[in-house]
Amino acid sequence: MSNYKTRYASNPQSVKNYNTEELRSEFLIENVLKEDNIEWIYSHYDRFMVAGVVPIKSTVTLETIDPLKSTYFLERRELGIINIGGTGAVYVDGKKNSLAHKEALYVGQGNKEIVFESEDSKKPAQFYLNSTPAHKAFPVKKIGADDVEVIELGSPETANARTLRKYIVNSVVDVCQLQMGMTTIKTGSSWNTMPAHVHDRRMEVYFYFEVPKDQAVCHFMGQPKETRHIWMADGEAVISPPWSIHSGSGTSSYSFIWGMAGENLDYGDMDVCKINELR
Ligand SMILES: O=C(O)C(=O)C[C@H](O)C(=O)CO
Ligand SMILES: [Zn+2]
Repeated sequence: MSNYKTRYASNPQSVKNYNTEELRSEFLIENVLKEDNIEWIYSHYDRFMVAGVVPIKSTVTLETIDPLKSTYFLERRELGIINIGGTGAVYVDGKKNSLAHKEALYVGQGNKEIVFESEDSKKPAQFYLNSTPAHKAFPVKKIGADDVEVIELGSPETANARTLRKYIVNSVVDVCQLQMGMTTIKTGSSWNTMPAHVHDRRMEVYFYFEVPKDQAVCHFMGQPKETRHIWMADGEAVISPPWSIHSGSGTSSYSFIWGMAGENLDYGDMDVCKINELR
């Protein structure tokens, strides 16, 4: 059986009093990508699950974990996978789905055996995984470069020029509630998700990657008038409660994968904060 760690939901009034260590232990997920092993973070925010697997020595099979009380992982769940490493494959009940760098796969409820494989162990695949509860079985779908919806956002003048790629959203693939995409900051810009927003209807998880080893991203969270920050390194993720902004500024350019779940499937459902009113 795969390992897991639980993260409970927090009240914003309590979070105001958290010190640096408490903020990090509640919201930061270090070393997301694990070699030959899946170690889930099971969040009580919308029962959202986060993991990353790098198959090197062997293939890795997705197993259920105790809190799901299911006979197999996807009995009542859906799964989104984005490969940020070398070419790999995901076998869904024996059917091979090849995933090149930055290709994604949606796997719906009811699929029993999921196996992850790298094509070349010297350039292994790096599969980032998000999973949410599901109520309906939608078909498996691969999302390649031509399927992704791309939007250019921000500008160099406001240091927030970035490319946002929507992979697993309801205009691209049928889903119950999971949404996933990738945002890349352009060279010279630093800010993601600025102007910041909240969406009390949905929680979100950001997974930062392509952060140079000696650089960092300062991730901003908290209620708009009570913000906090968490310094983050390459390969780390952060849980964003529904009541929190989720924005970041890097000391270099970087990318991140966003994943969301909750009340609706409208990507644009955001309550935007006025920049000069943030505190
Ligand atoms: O840079 C951005 O802006 C984002 O990536 C925003 C996220 O997609 C998001 O927060 C969606 O709610
Ligand atoms: Zn958001």
